Amino acid sequence: MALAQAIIPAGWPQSYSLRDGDKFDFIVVGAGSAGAIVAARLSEVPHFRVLLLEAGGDPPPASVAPSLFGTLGHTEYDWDYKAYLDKNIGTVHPGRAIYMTRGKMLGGSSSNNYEVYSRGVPEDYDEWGQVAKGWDWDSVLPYFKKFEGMKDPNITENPDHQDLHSTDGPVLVTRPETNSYFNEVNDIILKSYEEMGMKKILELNGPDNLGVSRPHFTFANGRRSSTAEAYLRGKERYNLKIVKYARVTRILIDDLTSRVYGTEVFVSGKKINVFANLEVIVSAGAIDSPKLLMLSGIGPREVLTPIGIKVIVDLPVGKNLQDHHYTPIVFTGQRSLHSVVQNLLVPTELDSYPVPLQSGFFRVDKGCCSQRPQFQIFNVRIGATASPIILFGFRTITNFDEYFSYSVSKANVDREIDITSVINVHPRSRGEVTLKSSNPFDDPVINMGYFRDEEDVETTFRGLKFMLLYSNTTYFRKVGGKIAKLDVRACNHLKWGTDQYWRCYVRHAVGSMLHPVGTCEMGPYGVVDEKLRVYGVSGLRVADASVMMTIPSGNTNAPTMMIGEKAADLIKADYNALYQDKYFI
Ligand SMILES: Cc1cc2nc3c(=O)[nH]c(=O)nc-3n(C[C@H](O)[C@H](O)[C@H](O)COP(=O)(O)OP(=O)(O)OC[C@H]3O[C@@H](n4cnc5c(N)ncnc54)[C@H](O)[C@@H]3O)c2cc1C
Repeated sequence: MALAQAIIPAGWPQSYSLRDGDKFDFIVVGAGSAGAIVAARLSEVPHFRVLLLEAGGDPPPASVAPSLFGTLGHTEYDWDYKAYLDKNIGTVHPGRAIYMTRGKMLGGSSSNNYEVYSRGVPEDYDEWGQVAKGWDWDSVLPYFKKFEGMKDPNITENPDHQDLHSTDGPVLVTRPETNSYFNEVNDIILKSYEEMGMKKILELNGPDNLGVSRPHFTFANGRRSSTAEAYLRGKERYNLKIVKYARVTRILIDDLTSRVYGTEVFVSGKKINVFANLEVIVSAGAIDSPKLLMLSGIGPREVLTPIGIKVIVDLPVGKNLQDHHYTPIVFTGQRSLHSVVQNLLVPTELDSYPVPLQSGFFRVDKGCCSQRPQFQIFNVRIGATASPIILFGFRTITNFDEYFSYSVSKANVDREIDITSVINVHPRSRGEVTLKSSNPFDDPVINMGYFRDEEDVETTFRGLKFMLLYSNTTYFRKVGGKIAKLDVRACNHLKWGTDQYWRCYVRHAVGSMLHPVGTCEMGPYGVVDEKLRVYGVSGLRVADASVMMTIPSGNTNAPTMMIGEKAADLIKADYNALYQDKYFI
């Protein structure tokens, strides 16, 4: 009943009926994690007329309900991209292709992501601040706090934590109490991690950067707190016009002055032009923002010229693609009817999280000076007999091949399993997004570039070796647990369990956390400056995950929302100065 109440579809903003030649002050492209925030915040200034163009429509009930995100892949709410891995990498994926799901609806990927709330650590942003003034931790923390509505009293009433958080931002963050079986599982697993030397910490966004915990989530009261929910639903403003099913295909740039003056957009299949008096802000995400810039003549000459796009500014658009890739390990636990209960309890958690989830950060290099995590882990416990769901999930959500997927599901036929993802959070390798053609309706070409730098194999291997120690913990030995032998065809010629085997495994059994960033990099050698203005043209900014120089230690939704908040302030500051000066006189 609570769930039914929560997913009532009402309240999404009306779509504005846009006409060819319409004029606004600002046009924001993409209503995702960053774009919805940029548009909503700009419209707080009563004399700004803001247009928000979004290629998708309203989030469906499966997005609003916190637990049904697994059903959104390959639907109309997903851009459903394929991303490719290099030769001899990730061969557990047929065609070396992984599914690069991206949200296509109001809220973008904040409407279909897995809702884990993790901001990364201060050192991540201090690194940014060395390249781009104003992006160090002390400067960005107020923007993290601006969007955050922390509802967990364990955090808000704790003097060591409360200063790092805010209770009154629009994005609601909770860590709901789960059923007693889930609680028991969480305790067992976190205790086992402690035995391995990891510290149990109160939260992933607190003063301690290293340790394990149950994560917080961006949902509350049975509803996902996407940016569509937090900034757009029920918050209509006369000066903010939102157009759904509006796909922007080109940024309009004056040939003589290099000034951006609007966008070309397809609405209901019809191509029109709309104009921006002040600026266009591109917030189409780390895949579609570089695509749109390149289609408009902003990008690497070697990509644009061969496909007949005239180069307006030669910039490294689409390069510097970074992602968190994970290596899954499966531990088989006890064989008991008791663990089947967990699967039966899933329906009682539909307004919360569907599985017990534990997460944490750790280092294997114990240097004197850095507390910056080298690895993040996520672990989910699946009760016995969920094999068909596992088989389906591995095949359809991630595109693991039938051998690998079947070996995971086989491990779960009569035993509970822990699926642990080991993530090297600061990969050195870089991939790229390029274009297949000048046709805006063609998918971009996405090469993830995992393990192009050999050191990433070695680092990931060391993190994996550490996590294998889970199999030596008291609980695990007690239940007769084992590391599952998964079927990675490319490594079957090696002796299972040797270092050589695990290095091979790291290369081939890799998946994406779906955290692409960095393709319109901020910084002097990148695409945008520290105010997110695109070099070489005027009137154009990029504000989304693509501007990150380096990927933060944690998940990328919170950092992207921070970018949205800060971008809006940077823009307001520029035009308020003009307003006081001469522009609006
Ligand atoms: C399945 C999944 C699970 C994830 N899990 C987590 C998690 O648990 N925690 C976490 O922190 N992060 C997670 N992430 C990552 C996180 O959600 C993203 O990093 C973040 O949402 C990116 O925000 P963005 O604003 O850059 O792009 P998006 O939120 O993707 O927004 C881009 C928007 O632009 C629109 N758009 C694109 N092209 C056009 C165009 N030409 N015209 C008009 N509109 C356009 C899109 O439809 C979309 O609405 C996950 C991502 C996915 C996909």
